[in-house]
Amino acid sequence: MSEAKRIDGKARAAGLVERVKAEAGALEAATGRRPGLAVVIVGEDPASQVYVASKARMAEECGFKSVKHVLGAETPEAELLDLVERLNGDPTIHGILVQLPLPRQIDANKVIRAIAPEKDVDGFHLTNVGLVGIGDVATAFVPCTPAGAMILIRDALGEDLSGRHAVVVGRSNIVGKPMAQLLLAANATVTIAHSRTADLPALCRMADILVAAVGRPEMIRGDWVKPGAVVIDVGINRVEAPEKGEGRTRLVGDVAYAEAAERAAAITPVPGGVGPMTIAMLMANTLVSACRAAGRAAPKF
Ligand SMILES: NC(=O)C1=CN([C@@H]2O[C@H](COP(=O)(O)OP(=O)(O)OC[C@H]3O[C@@H](n4cnc5c(N)ncnc54)[C@H](OP(=O)(O)O)[C@@H]3O)[C@@H](O)[C@H]2O)C=CC1
Ligand SMILES: Nc1nc(=O)c2c([nH]1)NC[C@@H]1CN(c3ccc(C(=O)N[C@@H](CCC(=O)O)C(=O)O)cc3)C=[N+]21
Repeated sequence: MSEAKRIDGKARAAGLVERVKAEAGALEAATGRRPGLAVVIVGEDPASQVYVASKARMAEECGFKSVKHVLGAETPEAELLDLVERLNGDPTIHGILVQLPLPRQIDANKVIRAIAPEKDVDGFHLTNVGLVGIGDVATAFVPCTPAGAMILIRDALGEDLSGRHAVVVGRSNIVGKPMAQLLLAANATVTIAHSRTADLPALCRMADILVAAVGRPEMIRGDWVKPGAVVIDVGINRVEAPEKGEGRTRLVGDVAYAEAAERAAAITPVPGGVGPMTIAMLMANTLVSACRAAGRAAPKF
């Protein structure tokens, strides 16, 4: 088997962002309104700071209004709920993202439920989860990571996944579960695996589409991959990189890339795969929200 095609998520995301930018320009020209995205971060987790900064940067690049709220790590839940309420009522804000995880004193479910569903561009509110659950992915805000992964899968295999077996490793509410729903909506036959699954390597070897969303560096080895499979690596793991020098780190996925690439037909790298697609989909969702608020037809991504 020859080396897999490397799926360039970074380039695909850049193309999406160009479209969002053009559509945002058209919306502003027609209505005088700009899409607005509010990103809220509680505490100083350095990894979260990096993501939040790149989300804010991308929003500006798209011509959006971009506001960032940084709250102290000790912020009481009620204060965060107040902020969400204010953002819900602010007509210049169309998307609200509260960065997860949140500190212990704050109930994340309660915060997510407080976000107006029509501004929930993360797709985490029960209303959007429910819409995805019943297969109404056109009305829902679909969570950005699975939505971005799905675009890469469609590029590789087409719109209709009939007859294909997809294995999703991971069952979180933000990645694994919605990923499985989207694959099902596209007619794939879907298996969801998790930490209690028996003989995970054998199960993975049955996958025509293998999605890894585990959070364990390079756990999925080359010989877990069915020859010719499409492999989507959602994992983002920072590991030590002594080869780069003392104290240096690098990012790796949940899949051992080099090994897996010897068997897969196509595979996403980390970095440069699903990560940039996530941010692009956040921009797309925010644009869609702004179009709906202005009573205009929203583009499809
Ligand atoms: N690229 C992107 O844009 C994004 C990347 N990520 C990355 O994706 C990964 C997953 O994120 P997230 O879903 O939030 O993580 P969670 O920790 O919420 O979920 C991890 C899932 O993996 C399962 N799991 C853990 N260990 C094993 C194992 N040994 N074998 C099989 N399954 C296992 C868990 O099973 P169980 O339920 O049984 O505990 C759980 O369902 C992380 O690396 C994260 O950084 C996340 C969001 C966005
Ligand atoms: N409410 C909420 N919504 C989220 O969508 C959300 C969240 N909380 N909490 C954390 C996770 C993680 N996440 C990533 C987004 C982009 C990259 C990304 O762009 N990664 C680059 C590399 C970035 C780097 O170099 O550090 C890449 O893979 O190429 C990664 C991870 C969104 N998340």
